[in-house]
Amino acid sequence: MTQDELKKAAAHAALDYITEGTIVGVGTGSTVNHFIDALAGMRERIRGAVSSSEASSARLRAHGIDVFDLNSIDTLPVYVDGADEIDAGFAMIKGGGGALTREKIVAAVAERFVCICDASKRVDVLGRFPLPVEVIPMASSHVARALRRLGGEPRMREGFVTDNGNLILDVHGLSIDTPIEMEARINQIVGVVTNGLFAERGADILLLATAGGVERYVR
Ligand SMILES: O=C[C@H](O)[C@H](O)[C@H](O)COP(=O)(O)O
Repeated sequence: MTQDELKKAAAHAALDYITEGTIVGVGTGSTVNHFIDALAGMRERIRGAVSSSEASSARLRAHGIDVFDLNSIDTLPVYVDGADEIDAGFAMIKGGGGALTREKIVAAVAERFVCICDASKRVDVLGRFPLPVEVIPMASSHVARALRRLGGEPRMREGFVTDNGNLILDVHGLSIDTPIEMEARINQIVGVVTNGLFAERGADILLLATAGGVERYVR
């Protein structure tokens, strides 16, 4: 199976976690695109979605799925999203597509985070994938210096602006043994909006697509 076929298999498995009549939290990325396409098949049976990016909102609307403002809802039973890396404790690196901040906000509201991945995303230690950090533009040099002091090598994502009008520093060379502590330390740097470590609020369910089928893990 190709990596894209594995992503599609994980995405389809996530439909089992959608309750009819509810609003569904939807992430961002190529795996989630498969999920949105699959969700379209049950659009008459859900109320709609809240989305973590302009790209996902556009794809949802193109399928005729209503996209709600997050501020207009009180509860969100499930959030479905991919990851760039996920470890054994269900901590993740996210933000390869630059949507990390809105993803973290929607995930914070959701009761359950269902992570959909192909097996290549499963790692023992987070950090081989460069850690995305969203920064306020005027603070980018200051934040880069602070990230170097933490042992990383930040590189500006050239020509990229987030949906929030900010920049992304991709931090190479971090070996993240203690994800919760690292997430908090980076978020304390003035000028950081948030970073792509989802450790304090990790996934609750992992749907990991392998050549042998989709494996389901519950935290
Ligand atoms: O900003 C992007 C998100 O965090 C994605 O969930 C992550 O990058 C994984 O993307 P993909 O499903 O394309 O591998």
